[in-house]
Amino acid sequence: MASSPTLVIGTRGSPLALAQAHETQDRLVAAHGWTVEHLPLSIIKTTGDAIQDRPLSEAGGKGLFTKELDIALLDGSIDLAVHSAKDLPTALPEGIVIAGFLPREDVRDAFISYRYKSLDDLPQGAVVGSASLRRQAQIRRLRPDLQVTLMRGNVQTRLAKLERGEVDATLLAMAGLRRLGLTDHVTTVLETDDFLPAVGQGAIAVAIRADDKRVSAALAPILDASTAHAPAAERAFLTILDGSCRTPIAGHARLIGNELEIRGLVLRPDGSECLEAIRRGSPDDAVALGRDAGSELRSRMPPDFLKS
Ligand SMILES: NCc1[nH]cc(CCC(=O)O)c1CC(=O)O
Repeated sequence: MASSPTLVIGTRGSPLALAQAHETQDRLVAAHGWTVEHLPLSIIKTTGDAIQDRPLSEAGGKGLFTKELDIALLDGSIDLAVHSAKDLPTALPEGIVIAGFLPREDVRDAFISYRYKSLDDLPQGAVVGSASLRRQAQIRRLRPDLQVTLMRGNVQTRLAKLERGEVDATLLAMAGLRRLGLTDHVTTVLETDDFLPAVGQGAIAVAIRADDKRVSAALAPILDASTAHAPAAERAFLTILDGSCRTPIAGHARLIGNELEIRGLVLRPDGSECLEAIRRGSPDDAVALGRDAGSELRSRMPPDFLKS
């Protein structure tokens, strides 16, 4: 095995997952001059892909998109797993680590409607579909008069539901739309000051076996050291807040000059209350800044916070 240049890339089979796996493959080809034959994709169906009828928060949470890929990593049938950082649980199984992140895409959410120009423009009672508790709570906070309904499925499925008029509008991540070449559908981009993204949004995380020096050396040239601090701070923030999928949590870190700023929110599910924490400091303290912001929110959250 050690002498073979072949690295098997594990991915889910959704169009977005495949686009992200191909991006990883292309970057490895460019960095090493390898051919794609040495970087085969292994497409793995996860439990999360199979469940379409209920919120994943009820079915068992984020690990549902990673479990089968984790097993394949640990049994050696794949050498790296490509994930949307947003969908990765904060705690990885023993023996698996995040090698790093690819250069981050646009972190913002997009408002998409074929009839209305923006969230503000939606008439009272209009229906907005989203499966994300974070988006649902922020929409309700901004527009308590709208109807927010559960809408699952991959990016294309959601756009099809919008087209059929099942909902008046939806929100999707700019990053996914860009990677799929679907930005023509975007009606307005929501700035992070108004609508905070999910922890890890726009970042692609590459998971490997913790002891696999061969794969970590191969990945080193394609991983983006300059943007790794932000997802690290965000994930530390989420870890403190337990990161259960039932909690509307948003968190975004960015470099401002030489400083890293993390902004985090927790919301009541009905949007009636929103707590915010902000920390700024050295990017080297990314994890501490994220934890600190998370601890502040955890201590400020009333015990009944997540019940309404
Ligand atoms: N939960 C699904 C998911 N996971 C990652 C992305 C988009 C890409 C990203 O945020 O990095 C999406 C779709 C969406 O939220 O619009």
